[in-house]
Amino acid sequence: MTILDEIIAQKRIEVAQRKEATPVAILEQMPDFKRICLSSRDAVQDLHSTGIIAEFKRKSPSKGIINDKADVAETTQGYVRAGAAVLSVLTDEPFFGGTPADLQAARLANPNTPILRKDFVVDRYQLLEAKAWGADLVLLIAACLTPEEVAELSMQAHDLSLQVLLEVHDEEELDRSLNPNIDLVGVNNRNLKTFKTSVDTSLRLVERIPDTFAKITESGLHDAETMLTLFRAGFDGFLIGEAFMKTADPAAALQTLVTDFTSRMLTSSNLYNS
Ligand SMILES: O=P(O)(O)OC[C@@H](O)[C@@H](O)c1c[nH]c2ccccc12
Repeated sequence: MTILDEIIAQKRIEVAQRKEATPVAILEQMPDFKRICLSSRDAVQDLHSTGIIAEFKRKSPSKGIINDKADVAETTQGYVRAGAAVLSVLTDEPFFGGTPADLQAARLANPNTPILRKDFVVDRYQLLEAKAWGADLVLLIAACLTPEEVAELSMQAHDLSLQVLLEVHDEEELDRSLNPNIDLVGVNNRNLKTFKTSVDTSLRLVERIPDTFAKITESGLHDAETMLTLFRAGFDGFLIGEAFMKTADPAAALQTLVTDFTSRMLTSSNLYNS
């Protein structure tokens, strides 16, 4: 059994328990938190600033504890001040140490920034939760969903005005899972079986992603030079967690990376122009 199988098995139990505790009808009656906080947030639009999707992640199955001290409101506000275009908040507790309360706290602290609910979605119920907790986007992971499930869940997400980030790790997952209700396609550089990360995965797959989707490169990113290479290859956005969270001041780490990335962009565009 791979770690992904283990996470999904646990997730199905968890969702069934939460459905018992809070029936669908109650979630469906929740006020539209997103609309209360702000009107039009469009994650795809917002990516055009720094393109950084900054993640709040306390621990992971591959790294163990990354940061158990950071406060979610303070860290996410710091991320936004430092230039994050979008926030990603883990809500999986057993494997990643995240909670629904983390997402709600991030929402309240950052009314104007798009937020991704980072979890393993296997059921429409989790989309209703994401909406009720104030998320703007949800992640769908091709590795643990059939193409039919991806199609169904992405349509349901759109019905709830949630944008969809589809995560893929290889050509086969990409080709079988794309559908018009997907907004962003993320290439996970981390192999979920071996936990090794390689940006070659992103560089290999980028050409295959149609231009109608925003293209995101995910995981294992920590330096501006690599980001520049990925940007030139066609990526619009970068999903980064550990490189920030493992430091004592995650927002400062993001700021440093943004400064470095921007100056490299300027230097390289001057070189191109001269
Ligand atoms: O911390 P990193 O290596 O910068 O990676 C962030 C993000 O891509 C990673 O947390 C992630 C990508 N896909 C996921 C699916 C579930 C949980 C976590 C993830």
